[in-house]
Formats: sequence, C-alpha cells, structure tokens
Amino acid sequence: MTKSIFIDGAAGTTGLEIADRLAGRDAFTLIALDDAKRKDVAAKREALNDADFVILCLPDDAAKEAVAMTTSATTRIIDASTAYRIDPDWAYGFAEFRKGQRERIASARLVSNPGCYPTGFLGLIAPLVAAGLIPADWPYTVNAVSGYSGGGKALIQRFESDGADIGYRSYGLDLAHKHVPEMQTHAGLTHAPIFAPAVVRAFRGMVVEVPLPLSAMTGAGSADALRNALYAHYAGSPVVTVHSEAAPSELLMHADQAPSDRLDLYVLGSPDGSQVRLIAMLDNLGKGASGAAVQNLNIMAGLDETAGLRLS
Ligand SMILES: NC(=O)C1=CN([C@@H]2O[C@H](COP(=O)(O)OP(=O)(O)OC[C@H]3O[C@@H](n4cnc5c(N)ncnc54)[C@H](OP(=O)(O)O)[C@@H]3O)[C@@H](O)[C@H]2O)C=CC1
Ligand SMILES: CC(=O)N[C@@H](CCC(=O)OP(=O)(O)O)C(=O)O
Repeated sequence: MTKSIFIDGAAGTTGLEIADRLAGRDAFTLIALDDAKRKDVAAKREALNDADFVILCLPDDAAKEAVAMTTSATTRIIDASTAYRIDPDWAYGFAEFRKGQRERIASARLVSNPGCYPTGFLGLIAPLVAAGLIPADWPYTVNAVSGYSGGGKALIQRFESDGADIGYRSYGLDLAHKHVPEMQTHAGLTHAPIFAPAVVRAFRGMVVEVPLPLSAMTGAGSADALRNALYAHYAGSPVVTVHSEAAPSELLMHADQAPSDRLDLYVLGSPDGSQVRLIAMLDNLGKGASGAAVQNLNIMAGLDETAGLRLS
C-alpha cells in the first residue's frame, strides 16, 4: 500500500531535493500544498495529521511548531532541522554510525536527521571511540568546508548575488556553532570539539577533517588500526565507503558537483606513524540532508534503504 508523505518546507533547498529523490516512486504519494497555502496554519495542520510520514525541512522554530501541530499518533516524523538531534525522545537518523541504530530508526515514530557536518565527524569518530581506538576524553578539532547550499536559500542568494566575489568564508568564529552539542553527544565525548567551519564557492559538497596527533594520544591505535576498524564497521554498506588505498595526492570538491548520497571516509597516516588525518567527503544536500532523510524514510517504511538514493 502506498504511504502518504508531506514535506513541510517543500519549496526550500532540502525539501526540493527530497522530492526529487522520491519522484516516480510507487511506494509514496506526496501531499502538496500550493504556494499560497504552504505557510497557512490550517492547511498545514490538516496535511501534517493526514500524512503517514512528515518530513520537516524548516528552520528550527518552524519545525517545533509543526511538531506541536501534529497530534495524530499515526503520523511519523523525520525532522531535518537541529531542533531534536540530541533529544532522547527522538531516534538519531544515522543508521550506520553505531550498532542497533538502523533498528531504532525502523521502529521510531520520531526521527531526527543528522546535521551535515556531524555526519562527517561522527562517521569518522564515533566507531573509533566506541571501539576504544581513540579516547573519549581527547579535545578533538574539526576543520570543515561546505558548499554554499548548506546555508539554504539565504546563503545561496548571497553567494549568487551581493556576495558573488566571496571565495572562502570562515564562520562559527564564536566557537558556539549549533552542531557542536550534536557532535559531542553522539560521539560520547568528554569535551566539546573545537569546530572550524567554512564555506567555499561550490554549490554542494563538503570535506570534514579531524587531524589526530596519534603519538600524543595515550592508548590510540595506529593509522592502519583505525582504518581497519572503520573498514570493518562499514563493511557491506552501500552508502559509506572507507578508502583503503594508499594516500591520494589530492581530494577534490568541484564547484559544480553532481548530487550524491555517499559518505566517503579516508584515514591518511604520516610516514612515521605519529599523525593521522581523518577525512570525510559528502554532499551536504545528500547524506548531509535530503539523501539521509530519504534513507531514513525507506528504513521506517520497511523498504530497500537505498531506493531513490544516488550512490554511483
Ligand atoms: N541546506 C543544507 O545543506 C542542510 C539543511 N538542513 C536543515 O534543513 C532545514 C531546511 O533547510 P534548507 O532547505 O537549507 O533551508 P531553506 O531556507 O532553503 O528552506 C526552508 C524553507 O522553509 C520554508 N518555511 C519557513 N518557515 C515556514 C513555515 N512556518 N511553514 C512552511 N514553510 C516554511 C521557507 O519558506 P520561504 O521559501 O518562503 O523562505 C523555505 O522554503 C533547516 O533546519 C536546515 O538547517 C540540514 C542539513 C543540511
Ligand atoms: C554552510 C552552512 O551554513 N551550513 C549550515 C549547516 C547546514 C546543516 O547541517 O543544517 P542544520 O542547520 O540543520 O544543522 C550551518 O553551518 O549552519
């Protein structure tokens, strides 16, 4: 039987990409509100409570309002915002990052879609901390660049009009980015990581890097041990690839990259074994948002988890 889906925020960057991934799928029927009604409270309330699945692609406050408006106990919700990512009543929608998470998502009514940067960070770090190969009490650093679609319609507009000369934009300079609690909580870290994000002149894509001075970290495994552990953790995953070849000479993010729902992980050790660079590459609108939402929807609906995803 087909399931009905209401994307609240369907006209936004994440919402449009979700609709794109659902197009042509017989398993789902979209409930759509026309432009004049998409922010109309009564129309939204009806759609939210009629749908089998709601996907919220809204700013945090609007997402909280939509959740409060959804009184039907049979409507299941996936929220793409930051509002519920560390709320214990919500299943964290990152199926691969720890054992049992896919099953939690499958049976949950409420699923929070991870942030794009935390997907890269947790994809690299969480399995290694859980395996005891790197310490939970190390003060980690995360250096990351994102395509400008990561900031939604407002940042796209800025990069494509008034800010058309911006090549690189460092931000989060107050060291209080909203993704830090999510990274700390789901990796089980003692200290908040230092997070240094930036935006570059590419529409989509991101590189999230965690440099580790292995020789200074008591009890840390070697680069090979870290890579092997990630390789074993993600074995058989159609979405996450741990690259095991020798260090590439460069990793490129293209200005006009095609959409992708993959997560690619690299463990690059120094010749003397004292240092390692853990690097995640993903599409902020793919595994970082819309691809992850569709993957979660598939899991919740009991379907092939990769249906509609772009994995080539
Ligand atoms: N872009 C990305 O890479 C990622 C985004 N996210 C998160 O996903 C959510 C959506 O982000 P994104 O798509 O980028 O943002 P956009 O700004 O591109 O889109 C948000 C959409 O929500 C609409 N909207 C705002 N308030 C309401 C409301 N009360 N009722 C109905 N619609 C409303 C906006 O309307 P209008 O068009 O009129 O402004 C807009 O179309 C955010 O929480 C974001 O943080 C998460 C991971 C990655
Ligand atoms: C480039 C850019 O601005 N990126 C966004 C994060 C995008 C994302 O992951 O969305 P959430 O806000 O839902 O976590 C930011 O740093 O706020």
